[in-house]
Amino acid sequence: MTLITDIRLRRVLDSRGNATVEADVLTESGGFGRGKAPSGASTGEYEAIELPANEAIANAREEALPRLIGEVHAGNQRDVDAALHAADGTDDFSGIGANSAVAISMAAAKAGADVLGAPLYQHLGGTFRGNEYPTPLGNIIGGGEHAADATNIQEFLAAPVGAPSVEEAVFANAAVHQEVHDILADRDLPAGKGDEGAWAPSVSDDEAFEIMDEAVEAVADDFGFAISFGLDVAGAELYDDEADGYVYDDGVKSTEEQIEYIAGKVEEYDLVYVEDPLDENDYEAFADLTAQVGDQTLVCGDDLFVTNVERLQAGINADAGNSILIKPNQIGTLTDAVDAIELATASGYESVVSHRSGETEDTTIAHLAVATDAPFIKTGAVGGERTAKLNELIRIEDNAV
Ligand SMILES: C=C(OP(=O)(O)O)C(=O)O
Ligand SMILES: [Mg+2]
Repeated sequence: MTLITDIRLRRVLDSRGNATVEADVLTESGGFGRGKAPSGASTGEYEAIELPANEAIANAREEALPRLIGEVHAGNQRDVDAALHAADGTDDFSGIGANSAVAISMAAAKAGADVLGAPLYQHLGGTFRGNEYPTPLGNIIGGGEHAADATNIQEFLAAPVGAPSVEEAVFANAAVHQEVHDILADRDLPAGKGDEGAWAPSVSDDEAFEIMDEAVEAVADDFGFAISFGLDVAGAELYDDEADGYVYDDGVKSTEEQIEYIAGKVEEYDLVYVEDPLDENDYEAFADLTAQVGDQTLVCGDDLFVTNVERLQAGINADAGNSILIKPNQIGTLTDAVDAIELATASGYESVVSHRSGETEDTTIAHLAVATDAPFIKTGAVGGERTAKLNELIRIEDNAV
């Protein structure tokens, strides 16, 4: 039986050394699941609210646990997540904290899978899910809110679109990461790493484009399959109301100039993926760019959609973007994340399941991506909290979970 008999919550460390929420869910027949909340740095204005870990834990103990323990079956994910919403009582999880909510939601899903003796992706996706594996987007060079004194664009992402397997794709991204290290060393550009393990050199965005291009070509030659690249511009972080435009080190671009700039880079480098190229409030500009380049690249909304079905529906109505980033902690539960994926799929939008810049060893998003047939997963290229998900994908592909 998957009736929840106990939930334990505790404070643990995330990859930035900040406190986050860990949840254990136990069931009547001995099922066990553990989930940990990640945390963003370039958070969207419309995301569900993360509370300080202590506060989130105290509030969830008081409000959520009595509605779950002895009341709800861990195998019924929609019931678990509805109880979390009812306990919270707000529309942005500011009551119990999206960090408590997502940790419990993920822990319950794992406990449900444990009772069934099935891997989590099978429990979430069912036996009739598709047979595709996501292509990992690997963060190779980065700056923005994730590293000081580096590129203005937040993420330059390797995309091994021609890889014959997840395993090959994961190793290709790691090789691109190493290749960029070597190119930087050749150019006498020592670089530390940003929050997600990407190199954070003090170079212009134009130089980062050149280095990425050179690196993916070299590794594609070695591996024998196509590797493209893409971006997370994190446009909302660059946009400044007062400047009335996108503030780069070398000047301010108006919205029209920003659209032209990104469209130009898509053409020049055959980018396969462009996330948040524009501000999170500008559906119209997203629609303009999508009309120009949407047939050749994914124009993905992260801060624009925040994994929220209402914001996604507004985007669909406006033809803004053609894909959505899925971050369970941005909306608070797995049910809400899956609802967003289902709406996206029904509307011809692609889903890209994603980590956060502050992460943990939790591997739920690897299973979610496989369960929902997401074409891409964005979960870094190197670093323990990133390889936790990448190695889990390799195991899933190898039927070893
Ligand atoms: C992963 C990202 O960063 P953060 O978690 O800081 O929002 C992102 O912007 O896509
Ligand atoms: Mg983003």
